[in-house]
Amino acid sequence: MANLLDVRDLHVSYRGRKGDNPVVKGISFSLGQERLGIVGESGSGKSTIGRALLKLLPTAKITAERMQFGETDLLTCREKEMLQVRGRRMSMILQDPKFSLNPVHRVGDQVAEAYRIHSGASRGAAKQRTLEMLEAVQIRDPERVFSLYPHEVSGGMGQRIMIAMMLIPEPELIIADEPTSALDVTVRMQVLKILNDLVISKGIGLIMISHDLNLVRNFCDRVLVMRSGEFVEERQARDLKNAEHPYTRGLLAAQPHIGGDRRPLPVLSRSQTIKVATVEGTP
Ligand SMILES: Nc1ncnc2c1ncn2[C@@H]1O[C@H](COP(=O)(O)OP(=O)(O)OP(=O)(O)O)[C@@H](O)[C@H]1O
Repeated sequence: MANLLDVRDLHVSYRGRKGDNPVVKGISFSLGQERLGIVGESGSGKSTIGRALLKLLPTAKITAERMQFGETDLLTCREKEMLQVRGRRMSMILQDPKFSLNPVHRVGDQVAEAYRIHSGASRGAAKQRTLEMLEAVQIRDPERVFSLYPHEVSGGMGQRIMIAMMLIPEPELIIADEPTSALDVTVRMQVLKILNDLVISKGIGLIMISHDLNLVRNFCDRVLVMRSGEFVEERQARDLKNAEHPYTRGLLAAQPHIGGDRRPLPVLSRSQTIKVATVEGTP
């Protein structure tokens, strides 16, 4: 499988008043045209990896032995070249569209503008392409939705509009950071299907960042388990049940099972030992 992304020994630290705070501590991974899941507890550094790849961390210190994206060396490339990479070749879909859509512009104009900037297309051509993209993300009445403002669309529709905006320049790599956690189950399935179709039909690479182990193991080909800034385990998703690291095993044990015994769910402590919580499993 062709390597789209190759990251070696990536370190990221945020600068604070008391010195640097390391949050990503020497991680390495590569990605081809596949679905890679990065899973781990809140604060383990998952989103920081995505932002570091896009060089969207102005206050952080980023070092690595290698950060190669296709022909582009992300470590040395200048901001002018990064503008070409961001949005056009590498897109990031965030959890909440409210933070990404500008409230004072119609949603269709925002998607069309994203296309125009990267392609240089005329306004008419950009509108046409936007309508096609809105339809591709399963928006039934694209003409009507084109003219809506962000506050007039539901969360699920907003997320699909965001996805259309990120996909319209046909990126080679998509980083989806908790793309479905704010969505109800039906819309979540639709969004996952759209992303899945893209990997299969367009051959893109997808990094799915999540703390939902069940989602990641069912959706992705390969899973990296992250804890306190480090990868503690890498597995094919179908092989996750054979995980060896105590933290991964703890995560697996903490998943509720529908139809399983009513039993207290284990919770993970910081010291990686598994304690028993008072929460009951799903009957
Ligand atoms: N801009 C920032 N300045 C300083 N510290 C930050 C900044 N952004 C994140 N951090 C810290 O870096 C650590 C990793 O954050 P990050 O958002 O990457 O974690 P995460 O695994 O994605 O968590 P979540 O699942 O909650 O989004 C956290 O301790 C967080 O507080």
